[in-house]
Amino acid sequence: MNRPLDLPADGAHRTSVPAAISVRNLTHHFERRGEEPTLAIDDVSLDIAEGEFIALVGPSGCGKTTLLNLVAGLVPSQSGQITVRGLPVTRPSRDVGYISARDSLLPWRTAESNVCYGLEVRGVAKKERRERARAALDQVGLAGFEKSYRSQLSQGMRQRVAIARTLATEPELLLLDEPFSALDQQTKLLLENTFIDIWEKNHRTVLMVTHDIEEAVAMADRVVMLSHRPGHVIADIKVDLPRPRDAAEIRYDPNFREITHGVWELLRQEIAQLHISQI
Ligand SMILES: Nc1ncnc2c1ncn2[C@@H]1O[C@H](COP(=O)(O)OP(=O)(O)OP(=O)(O)O)[C@@H](O)[C@H]1O
Repeated sequence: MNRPLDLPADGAHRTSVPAAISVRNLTHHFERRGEEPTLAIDDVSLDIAEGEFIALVGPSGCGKTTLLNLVAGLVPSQSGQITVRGLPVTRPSRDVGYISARDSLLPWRTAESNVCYGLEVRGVAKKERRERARAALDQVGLAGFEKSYRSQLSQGMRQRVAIARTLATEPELLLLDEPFSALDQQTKLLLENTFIDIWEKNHRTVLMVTHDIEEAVAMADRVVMLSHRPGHVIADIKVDLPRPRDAAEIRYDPNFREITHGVWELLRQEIAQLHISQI
């Protein structure tokens, strides 16, 4: 089978467009009291162009979330460089939105008020806050639920509110940590589609961690795979599928199946190597 690996595996995606996110020779370890430090990622380099949608995959524990948190500025970097739009990352930035698997909505606030929260923090005037919150809720298909509290919303609706809350702040960059993993299959597909629709309209730069290979291929422009821990980039796979995409329909495309199969094969080999190295 022709593997769709037409980009360099060192992660340095060569392009003339300036990188929205640039990671160079990033290495990170966690100190553990009384034990050897854990080397989580090792010499990772990765360029993400403005407006690109990248899915980051790899075996469990390979350092995907660590890499995301380093790019978000939530974890200080120890070795190597990370720049966002040419500026070194030293702390979390308001231009960067972060969505995780857990919705983290404030239960005493309505959906609208939750979406307004990020705008309040940014000092946006009340009238504009309300307008932007309503527009964002409308975008994620929640018009009519503005006054609902978290307890009155399904898991999928809560995650929609969380996405709206981030979108309302209009971040230049979106970092997603398994954003749909806590949802049932049907809700997941619907929400993937909502997100693809929004992304195809605004083309924000996206870096999304996922365990779901089909989700990665259905949504992203490139799938970047990390090795088992310590994670380094072992493949950078271009997803040459047409847009606009429908997360459900695209799964019937023969090219989707070929790319997904290629990614699975690589992941399978990587996991097999991990088991051999542990024997
Ligand atoms: N705060 C921490 N302290 C110590 N070790 C940590 C810490 N955070 C992560 N690690 C270790 O770093 C490695 C990478 O963890 P990370 O959560 O980034 O992996 P992951 O690829 O996102 O995992 P998964 O796919 O299972 O969510 C793991 O071995 C983990 O135990």
